[in-house]
Amino acid sequence: MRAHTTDKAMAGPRPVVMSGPSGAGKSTLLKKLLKEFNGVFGFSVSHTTRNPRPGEENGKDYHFVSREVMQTSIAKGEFIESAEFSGNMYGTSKAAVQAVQAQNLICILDIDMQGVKNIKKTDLNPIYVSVQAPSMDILEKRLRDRKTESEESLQKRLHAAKVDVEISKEPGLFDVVIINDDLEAAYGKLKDVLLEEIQKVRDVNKSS
Ligand SMILES: Nc1nc2c(ncn2[C@@H]2O[C@H](COP(=O)(O)OP(=O)(O)O)[C@@H](O)[C@H]2O)c(=O)[nH]1
Ligand SMILES: Nc1ncnc2c1ncn2[C@@H]1O[C@H](COP(=O)(O)OP(=O)(O)O)[C@@H](O)[C@H]1O
Repeated sequence: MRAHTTDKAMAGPRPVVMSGPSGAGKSTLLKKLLKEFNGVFGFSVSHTTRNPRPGEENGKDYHFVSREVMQTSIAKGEFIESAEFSGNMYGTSKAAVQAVQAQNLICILDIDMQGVKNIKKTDLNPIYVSVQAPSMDILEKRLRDRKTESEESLQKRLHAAKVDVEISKEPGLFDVVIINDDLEAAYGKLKDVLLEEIQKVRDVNKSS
């Protein structure tokens, strides 16, 4: 929907953008990464107007806010990007990214395709990773088995997924496309892609 400018103050290691259809396995993969590389990665906590799911924590998984609050913050220029997805607003605040970068951590952003396109217009310069399910049927099964969505929300997500799969094929849009079939294999591939950045952060932290 919109691209907002970022502050030059946002320095530090290269961030990582994880994108891909709802249900492809982004959260699962990034949670593994945050756990294994504690002190290397930090999660950019987005804002959303959707309701929290059981187990989700305000301020950890998302900042859960009303549409009014979110629109006001966007109007004040507090967001790097924001988008409408499946009937709700989502967005990355400047503060969310700065909080991670201030700790010299690799900032991970879990954002949709509109977010990817809008981040490309900023000076954030992340590594772009697309996570895809092996097929639409498997994606649908994983989303249903997750039991977080109503039928209506599920259909909206599957429709968005079809669009996502097509756009992801655009050459140069992503640095890597990971097919999340076997979870450990997909996680191994993700680590390979990020190895260089991980090493850089470890070297800096060792010498400081
Ligand atoms: N553009 C943008 N997309 C976001 C942001 N936060 C989350 N999303 C995306 O919004 C979509 C829906 O997220 P969510 O409701 O948590 O469902 P899930 O991805 O199925 O777990 C996913 O594609 C996320 O990547 C954000 O700050 N900006
Ligand atoms: N490789 C995999 N094989 C089987 N199930 C998976 C795999 N990766 C993720 N899942 C499951 O699929 C569902 C969707 O994964 P999730 O990480 O929530 O996706 P996303 O964050 O992209 O929406 C979850 O229930 C998760 O446990």
